[in-house]
Amino acid sequence: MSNKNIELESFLVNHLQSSLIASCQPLDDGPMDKVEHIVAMALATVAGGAKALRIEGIENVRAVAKVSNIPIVGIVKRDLTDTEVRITPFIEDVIGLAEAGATIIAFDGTDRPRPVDRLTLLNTIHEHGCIAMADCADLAGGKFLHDAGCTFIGSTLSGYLDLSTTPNEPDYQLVSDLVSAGIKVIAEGRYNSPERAAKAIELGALCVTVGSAITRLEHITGWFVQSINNAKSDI
Ligand SMILES: CC(=O)N[C@H](C=O)[C@@H](O)[C@H](O)[C@H](O)COP(=O)(O)O
Repeated sequence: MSNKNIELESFLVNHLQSSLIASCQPLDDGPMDKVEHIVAMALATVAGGAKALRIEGIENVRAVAKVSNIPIVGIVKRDLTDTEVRITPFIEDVIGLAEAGATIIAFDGTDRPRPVDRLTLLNTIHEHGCIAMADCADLAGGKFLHDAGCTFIGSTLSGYLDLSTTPNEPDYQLVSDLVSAGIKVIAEGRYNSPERAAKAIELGALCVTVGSAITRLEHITGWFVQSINNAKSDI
């Protein structure tokens, strides 16, 4: 990493200590999936105290970066036919995100078959003046990328490699194991309540990313509807 990157890294580690990152990713093709709504959600979550934003898509990153100086964790999601890797799979995704104003670039940190290997993506992120976050699913992936110089390791993909077995709770054990390995952890994935987010911090996570519980109206509404229906069937 260049000296400038090292300075940025130390700013971010300090800035994100015990903080909330708001992920503003509406459901694909839903009524909220418009640049102007994403910008509005971003500004609203910053007003509520979020210290960084997780934004998907180059145009969305550009639009949010235009209206706010808050650090952006940029990703590109792609549904490819020849790999299960979805998050920032290509070098041009990294370059596009960096040019659009992302400060941190997150990429899939699993060892699944992929078009571009993890270390090439990591180096490209650094070469473009950004800080890296690896979205991991297990301790081995997190350790591998931490040892390779990736600043932040997220628990993002735990529970999502096989969608038929995604648990309801976050993977607290993974957060704990990564913390014990001396890694700067961004807890992410199913932190659907303030209590869950607090638990991640108590376990030693640097910060917590929350998406659905803040910015996906369809999910939040569905949770209430489910709970009401359960109450009705209990009577
Ligand atoms: C697995 C995957 O692709 N996760 C994505 C990563 O960007 C998003 O769909 C999640 O919303 C985000 O990780 C935040 O998690 P939650 O919405 O549970 O707070």
